[in-house]
Amino acid sequence: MEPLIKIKDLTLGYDREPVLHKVNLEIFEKDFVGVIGPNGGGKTTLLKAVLGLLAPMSGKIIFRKDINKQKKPIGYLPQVKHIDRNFPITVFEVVRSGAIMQSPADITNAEIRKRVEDLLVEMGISHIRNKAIGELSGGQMQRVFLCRALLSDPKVLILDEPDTFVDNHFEGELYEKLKQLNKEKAIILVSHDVGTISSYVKTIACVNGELHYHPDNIITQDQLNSYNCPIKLITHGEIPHTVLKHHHQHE
Ligand SMILES: Nc1ncnc2c1ncn2[C@@H]1O[C@H](COP(=O)(O)OP(=O)(O)OP(=O)(O)O)[C@@H](O)[C@H]1O
Repeated sequence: MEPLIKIKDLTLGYDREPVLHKVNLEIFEKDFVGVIGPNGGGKTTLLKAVLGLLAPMSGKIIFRKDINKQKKPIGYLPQVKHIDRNFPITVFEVVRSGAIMQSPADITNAEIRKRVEDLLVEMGISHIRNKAIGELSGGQMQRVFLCRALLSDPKVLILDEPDTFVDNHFEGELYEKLKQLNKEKAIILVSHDVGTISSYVKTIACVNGELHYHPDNIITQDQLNSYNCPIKLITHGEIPHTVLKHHHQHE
């Protein structure tokens, strides 16, 4: 089976300073990979490279032919804490922007609008369609950005900490939704919520300067120790945070 995405010996960084070294990872159809790691470990950097927003220092990312940037881009839900709430844009416009890459010949404007409307209804946020994003709660923001990520019906859905600033109710709903979506999409999920990750994802990638892949979702202390991937929970501000100590490389 050919992977949807093949990451080969990828080194990434900023201003010629590497932050991630020689990463190897393959993402297959219907994978559900949980990405964990400490603050500044390089999780978002890796996602940026997969999205084509950061050029590799070395190595490469190979996409399967049908992962086409124009027609089926990768769906991406960015970290909402990085979104400027003062930017004057409505819920509808944010979701609509998820189709910005779609070529007009393939799908009409009316079809895109219809899909936006359908997603807003499906996510239960149709009533706030004309609100400015600055007026939304954390849970509403996440719903909006999830609709945006799904607009192009992508083969691969990438979510960067979608459980930040959401209430317990929506968190449960979100993970159930992801479980449904995973029936036809590969999902890459960055989260600090190790407990939740272990009950939903199929495999785990630990990112801390390097990437270590664990081909199952069991992340008990014992298991992590045996993987040489010790992890403990600490509190970092409001958000429980994972810290990984040193790793040993394993393919
Ligand atoms: N635009 C940038 N320019 C320079 N350095 C950056 C830039 N973005 C990130 N970095 C640095 O790269 C390293 C990895 O950051 P990254 O945001 O990928 O980590 P992360 O694992 O996603 O962390 P967090 O859990 O806090 O989101 C950090 O040392 C960070 O300071």
